[in-house]
Amino acid sequence: MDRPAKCPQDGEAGASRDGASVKTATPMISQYVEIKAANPDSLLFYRMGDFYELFFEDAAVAARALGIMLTKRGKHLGEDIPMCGVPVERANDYLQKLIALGHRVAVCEQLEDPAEAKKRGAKSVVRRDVVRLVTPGTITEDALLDPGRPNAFAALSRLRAKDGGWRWGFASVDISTGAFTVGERAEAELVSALCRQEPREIVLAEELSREPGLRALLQGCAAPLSPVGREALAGAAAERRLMDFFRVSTLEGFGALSAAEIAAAALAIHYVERTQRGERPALSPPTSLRDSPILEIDAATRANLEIAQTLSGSREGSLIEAIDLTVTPAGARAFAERLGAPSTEPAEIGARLDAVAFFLEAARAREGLRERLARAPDLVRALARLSLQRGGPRDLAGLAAGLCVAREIAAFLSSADATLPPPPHVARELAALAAADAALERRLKESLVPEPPADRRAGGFIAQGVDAELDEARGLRDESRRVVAGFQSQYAEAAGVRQLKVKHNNFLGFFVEVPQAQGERLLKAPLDQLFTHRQTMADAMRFTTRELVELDQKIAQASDRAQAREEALFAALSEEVLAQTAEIRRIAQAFATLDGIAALAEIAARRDWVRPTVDASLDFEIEGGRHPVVEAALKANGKLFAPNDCALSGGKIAVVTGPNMAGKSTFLRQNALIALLAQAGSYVPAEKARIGVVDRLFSRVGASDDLARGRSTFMVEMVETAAILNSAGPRALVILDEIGRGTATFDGLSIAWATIEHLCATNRSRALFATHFHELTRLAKRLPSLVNLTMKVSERSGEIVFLHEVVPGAADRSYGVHVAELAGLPKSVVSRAHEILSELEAQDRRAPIEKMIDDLPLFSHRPPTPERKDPLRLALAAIEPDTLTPREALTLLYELKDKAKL
Ligand SMILES: Nc1ncnc2c1ncn2[C@@H]1O[C@H](COP(=O)(O)OP(=O)(O)OP(=O)(O)O)[C@@H](O)[C@H]1O
Repeated sequence: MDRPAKCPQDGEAGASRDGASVKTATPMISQYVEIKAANPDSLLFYRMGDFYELFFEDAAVAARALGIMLTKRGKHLGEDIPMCGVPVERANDYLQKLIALGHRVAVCEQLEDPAEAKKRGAKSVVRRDVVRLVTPGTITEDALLDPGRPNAFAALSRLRAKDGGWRWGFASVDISTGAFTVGERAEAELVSALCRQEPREIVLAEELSREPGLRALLQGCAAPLSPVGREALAGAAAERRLMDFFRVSTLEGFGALSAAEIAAAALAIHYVERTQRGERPALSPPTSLRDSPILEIDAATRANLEIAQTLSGSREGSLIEAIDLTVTPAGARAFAERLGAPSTEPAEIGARLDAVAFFLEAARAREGLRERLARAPDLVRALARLSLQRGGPRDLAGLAAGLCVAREIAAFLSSADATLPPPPHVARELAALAAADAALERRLKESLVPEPPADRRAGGFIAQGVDAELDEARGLRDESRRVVAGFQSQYAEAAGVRQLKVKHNNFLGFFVEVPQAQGERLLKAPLDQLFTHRQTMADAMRFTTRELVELDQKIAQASDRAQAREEALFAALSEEVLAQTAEIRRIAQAFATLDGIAALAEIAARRDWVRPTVDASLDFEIEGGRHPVVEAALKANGKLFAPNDCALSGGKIAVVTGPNMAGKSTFLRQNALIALLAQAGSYVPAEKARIGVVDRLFSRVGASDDLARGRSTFMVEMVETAAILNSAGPRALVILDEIGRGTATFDGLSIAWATIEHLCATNRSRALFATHFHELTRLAKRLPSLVNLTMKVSERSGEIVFLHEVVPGAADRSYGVHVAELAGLPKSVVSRAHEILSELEAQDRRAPIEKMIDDLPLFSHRPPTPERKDPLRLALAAIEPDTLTPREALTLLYELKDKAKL
């Protein structure tokens, strides 16, 4: 790496970059060690001039992670000090790499000019301190953020509930957008609620972080844990911390927050303060997620349905990647959030669908809206940077552009397609846009040059004519520069040296440079009166003059004044913007919501999706359903997707059999995705869809399909199946794909069998169950809610064609050997497999398992008997209705209701 030569500083005289040894613990190293000790869990970026340096173990870690050279610098306690460094102007690139690898970085800056430190003595150290911790969940720089994804951290709290169990509070804070939500869950639901937020980091108490059970649970979120000490968690101080941060005297304005939610929110604020060191980001007040009932989708289901990423971890091939047609990063974030949190309220779902229907019909309005939105910058992220003093002139210009687009969209949509009044979900967003402050927009536009720089230190971003003081300082600076340029010809003539040039560098300021040969003349009288010799180079000599020095000072002063003035004007404009944080955030939210709705209308139009009916029934009737991702992939290869129906109304369980590769998994998942899309308020890939609202969605895949996640064990499969059997109810939709195949045939078959019985008798959920255990199809004869479906196969003269068509009935063969042949297994292996298969089939004909199924007693499975007698049941059993008077009956009813509350 190229490093400019640098004067020693910081009382480190004698220390050199090539590692010459210094005396034990220089003041600088002592300072380093002290700061590092206060930030033991972060890599310390220690500012030295134009570099951030890393020392000791940090240097080794960073050099390895970043692929940069590890050098050494002097000695500490007799040992070489390992060192590496990154240039300040490229620090973001390196930070990005380190954060992506899960590191945390403490950025330690020089808090004074080295000249100041020198005044205290030659050996004194420049004052330094950590100004910020950069962690995966707290970044704000555009360069470090993924524009289309949220970047939040979660904070967890655990409180003892009245019933003796634990209640978990969680808060999710995205500093880059200001979003702040809180929630409370029982332990069983914690991980699914947390994962929904896609946290980049999970903050929790140290002692919790050491609990192996919790660690294992949280692994589902795939985010690093950031433990914090006790001091962050003081109970009574929690409310105070929140009130102080939001500068309010009561939390009532935030709605009813539970103790667990307050504790988690306060921990989140503690972490914000700890990482941002004194800067106060513009966070919105915490909103509780309890108020909006959402379709529960646990972590395994989320992963399985490949909603935000595929099982192998890539975004490509996921549902969101395939259908997200938003045109702004904030819209993409809102879109993902919406798909991550489908509603369970038919009225809300209907209202969301009305909004999509509006933009589907009003094609011109949709097009115009999307065109304008594409010009809107990411307002919340600009706002967040400004609130943390990390913003630049380009953020201000972006805000002006955003306000302008807001008013444009409001005006455009009220004129376009005027025949259709916008439905409430659209109208309320338009009202927010119409309220954009035109005066602020004008002031920002008038104050800034047309294309201002991103970094305010670059200067020159305030337009001419805005501020008289700034104009004057700039005039003086520019005039002086012109005067200096004029000196060149004057000095060339006086010295009689045609090649004389006036140049500038940071060391000499303005100086005169002449070729070495002519330089000698300037050293002698009378020219030495005018020119003062400063430097002799290999082929040139450098001189200054009194006039140049004076002008240099004047220019420097004028530049400083101009810069200070510009900074002040920037601060004033930022303040004006930040005073409207809530309003601007509302506009940003309206952009994102409208972008999301228009994108759903766009995909419905492009892919021919239909409006689903979602009601309070227990129906599930899909006609001509398609898998949105598989269909798109097939289409890209010029192939057609075969649509399929699915009817599960009233708690039906469909057992789907069929050959490998025939489309069973696709069929199962497409129905889960259709339910998810419908409840998110989207049109769906089907010809017709009627869904009784689903409250929990479960999707599990047999163990061996799960290898990509590194969780290959049968145990995982069983743990996940247990979670379904223990918690799914009649409103749930359950997708089980080859459960039981991760073990020996008989064990697997028995487990699959018992699972189906339990689903029928106890859970009564609507369910799809794909299996290779064809024997299970016999259960349909005995369980009325079971239906058999199979994948149609056409077999002509040995040629097998999968039609991907789901039809009633059971498969009689797996065609596994056939698929193996297609996959290129050696011919000898394939023919041997055929031989073995024939033999096994012959044996099975002699002692068929199916027969055993017919022979086993129906429902040897019983719903679990409660261990403790249920008081409500006992009370009910004790009632003799015929002996009761109407009044007694009423009293009894009240008593029963009271009991039910326990
Ligand atoms: N309805 C469909 N129309 C067209 N092609 C389809 C359809 N369903 C599935 N396919 C194609 O068949 C391939 C295999 O589908 P899928 O993985 O669902 O099969 P499967 O029966 O679950 O196989 P296995 O039992 O081996 O897991 C898909 O990748 C897709 O290309």
